[in-house]
Amino acid sequence: MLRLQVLELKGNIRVLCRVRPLLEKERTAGGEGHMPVKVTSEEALRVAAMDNKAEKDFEFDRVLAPDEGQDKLYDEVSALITSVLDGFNVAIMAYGQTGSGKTFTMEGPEGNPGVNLRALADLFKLAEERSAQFTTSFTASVLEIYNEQIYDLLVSGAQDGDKLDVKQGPDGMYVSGLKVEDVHNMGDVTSMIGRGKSNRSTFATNMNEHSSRSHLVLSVYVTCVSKMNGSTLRGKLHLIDLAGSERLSRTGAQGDRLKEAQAINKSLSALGDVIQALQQRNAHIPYRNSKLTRLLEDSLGGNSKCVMIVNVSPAVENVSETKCSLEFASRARKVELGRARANVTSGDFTSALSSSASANGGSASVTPSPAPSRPMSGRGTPAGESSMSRVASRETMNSQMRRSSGPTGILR
Ligand SMILES: Nc1ncnc2c1ncn2[C@@H]1O[C@H](COP(=O)(O)OP(=O)(O)OP(=O)(O)O)[C@@H](O)[C@H]1O
Repeated sequence: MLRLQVLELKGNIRVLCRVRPLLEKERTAGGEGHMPVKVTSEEALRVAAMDNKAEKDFEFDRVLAPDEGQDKLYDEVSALITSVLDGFNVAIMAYGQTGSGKTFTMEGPEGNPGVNLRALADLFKLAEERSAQFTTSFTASVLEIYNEQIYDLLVSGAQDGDKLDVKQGPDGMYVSGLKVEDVHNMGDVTSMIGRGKSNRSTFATNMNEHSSRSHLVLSVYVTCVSKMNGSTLRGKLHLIDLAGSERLSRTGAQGDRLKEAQAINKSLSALGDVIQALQQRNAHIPYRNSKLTRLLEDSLGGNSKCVMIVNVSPAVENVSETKCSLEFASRARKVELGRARANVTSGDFTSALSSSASANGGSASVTPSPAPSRPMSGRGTPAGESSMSRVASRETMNSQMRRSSGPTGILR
């Protein structure tokens, strides 16, 4: 019984903020000295007073300054990502206005990969490391949500987005009819992502505009079967590059463009509504209000772990959108998801996870110890916990997240 409790994680939406560098064109317009966004510590940033609005400080689980690279960002999410190998559902989503650095963060330019490729490489490596204990298999899919319709990017040619819908199955939410492919190594992954990109560009007349108006979801499904007792752990990882979060009034859209912008807004505002309902612990969480939130139902609710990376531009002209993004992300940070639980479909739960622990170098222990047992806590008030210990556990969580690089935060 004690062991089971230790293996549970209390989940919050962990929110990271990444401030991108000024672009060349922005530099000539204002220069570094005029940057209204300043990173003030590893967990805080300040947006300068502008347009009659006072300066404002924001705090997140981690704030990444413009000169912090892809490796630093990945360090912050790697422990959660690799916990899919222990049967958890994990979602990592990049939020922010167009041009704030979402695609840079998730996909990354050639030669400087972002979260997506680093995550897959990490998962393959760890699966190999624990191959004596587990048989691990990976499948993946790539989809796009555009105008509230789902497009399978692994299928070439014209598509009827109406055919794909999100359904609830025995293993959680899934998209019926979506192509899911086996992936065995990074070669498979890069070729799959390449096909996805090329299919995406065939139905986009203007790729830049299209990418900022659609949500791109790379999903990885992991099945780990224990060689010891046959227990099966199923984890799911959604890596999401969200559509640009800018407000409609700013886009100046009309006609079809306005309809499109409203559809984008619908899923982002539905995401906001879900976050608000979760934060207020409402009995009803409106997941069904958009394709995006429906798909994320089992990654945003209990039993799951979620990281939101809010990307912001430091440029003067973006300051009001920057504030909106930071306010949205601050609300997300208050959400408690409840305890994350592993998806174990058969066999003995504890021994499956124990063997996973020993596969992580044998140092992990399922003996309860206060800090590692609550790595995701800090904002909730579990019965009997003082505010001092809450602060302590948040700090523990943050430093642990930075240090930890393998599955799983809980078992290290
Ligand atoms: N951390 C970073 N370091 C260096 N350059 C960056 C960083 N983040 C973003 N950029 C650059 O800023 C520009 C905009 O970034 P990006 O295309 O990732 O934005 P986006 O939010 O994905 O926009 P869209 O919604 O249009 O897809 C790109 O030229 C990108 O290379």
